[in-house]
Amino acid sequence: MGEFELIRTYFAAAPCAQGGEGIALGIGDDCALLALPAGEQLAVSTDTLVAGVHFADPCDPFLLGQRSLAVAVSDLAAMGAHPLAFTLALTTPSVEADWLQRYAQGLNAMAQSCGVGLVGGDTTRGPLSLTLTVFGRVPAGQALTRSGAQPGDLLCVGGELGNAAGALPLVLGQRTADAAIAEPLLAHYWSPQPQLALGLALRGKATAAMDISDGLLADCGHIAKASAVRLVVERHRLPLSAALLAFVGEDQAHVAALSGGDDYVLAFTLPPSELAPLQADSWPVHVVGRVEAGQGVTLLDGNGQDITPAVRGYQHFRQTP
Ligand SMILES: Nc1ncnc2c1ncn2[C@@H]1O[C@H](COP(=O)(O)OP(=O)(O)OP(=O)(O)O)[C@@H](O)[C@H]1O
Ligand SMILES: Cc1ncc(C[n+]2csc(CCOP(=O)(O)O)c2C)c(N)n1
Ligand SMILES: [Mg+2]
Repeated sequence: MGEFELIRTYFAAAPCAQGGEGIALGIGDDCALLALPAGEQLAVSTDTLVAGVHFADPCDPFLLGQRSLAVAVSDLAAMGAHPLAFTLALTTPSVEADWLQRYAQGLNAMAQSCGVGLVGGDTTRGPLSLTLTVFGRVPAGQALTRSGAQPGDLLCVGGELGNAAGALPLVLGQRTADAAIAEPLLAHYWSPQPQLALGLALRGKATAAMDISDGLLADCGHIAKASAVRLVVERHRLPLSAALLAFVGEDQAHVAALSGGDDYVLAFTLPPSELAPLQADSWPVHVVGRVEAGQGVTLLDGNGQDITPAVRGYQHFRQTP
């Protein structure tokens, strides 16, 4: 099977490639065309996933299809954008019909659940990697950026932290666990759920937001820098799952939640008056700290002692001392 038959069979024919809101022209021409309502801005983000770096290889291609789109769409959630479309650049060493079929099915499942259409991409031969670019729309001036956090705001997250990082030894086949522990952890690694509805609910309320991909401390550092404030994280407030605690114990659960990454949960800052209404409407909002004047990120233990670690999160090309 050649390049064009592959594209036609597995991607152009997929249910998620049959158009949708805002898609004026999809797969098949030199560009796709997206239509935006008047007064809306286009939100654009791209993510590359490399075999052995971002996901275990070999792995279940259906799960990879889900995960590759979820991590990309998570950036739209973080901006409070409404999802529209995505492109897929696939580099693969060979054409394996079954692999491609199941990858496309996983991609399609996540596309349907997020409401995005596949509008184009690129297909090349080489070591397995996937680059997904996502497009969303947001009313002009209403996107949630990293730069508006104010001293006095609460620092919040949209769900449990550390589950995906805790799953890594299971993913890599280094450890095993009972299904009651393994299943919820693996679900967070393979099928993160972009917090799109929460992102929309935070528009006009959160002063800054982002999604946690590298780890809470590292990613809070980006908000702190962009907003020129200090973020204080209180370790005893971290939302940790029973499965994570049972699998790795409290100390390692803290490490996973603070600097493991792969959470794809929103982190955001909120004026205190906005908290109760959001919680009353059952939005998953967990206060994990606060915003102060100053700079950087500080981690406090339950006694208020500064226990900020040197390593804050995942970084490609990190220099080892
Ligand atoms: N090679 C590049 N050229 C131009 N801009 C880049 C490049 N790499 C990253 N960026 C930009 O730098 C900023 C930070 O990138 P980063 O990848 O950390 O953000 P992110 O997408 O939220 O994180 P993650 O990739 O972990 O989801 C983003 O605005 C991103 O678009
Ligand atoms: C097999 C395997 N080993 C390690 C990890 C951990 N990991 C890799 S990249 C990354 C940060 C996000 O990437 P980026 O910043 O490029 O978006 C994290 C937490 C993984 N997911 N799979
Ligand atoms: Mg992000």
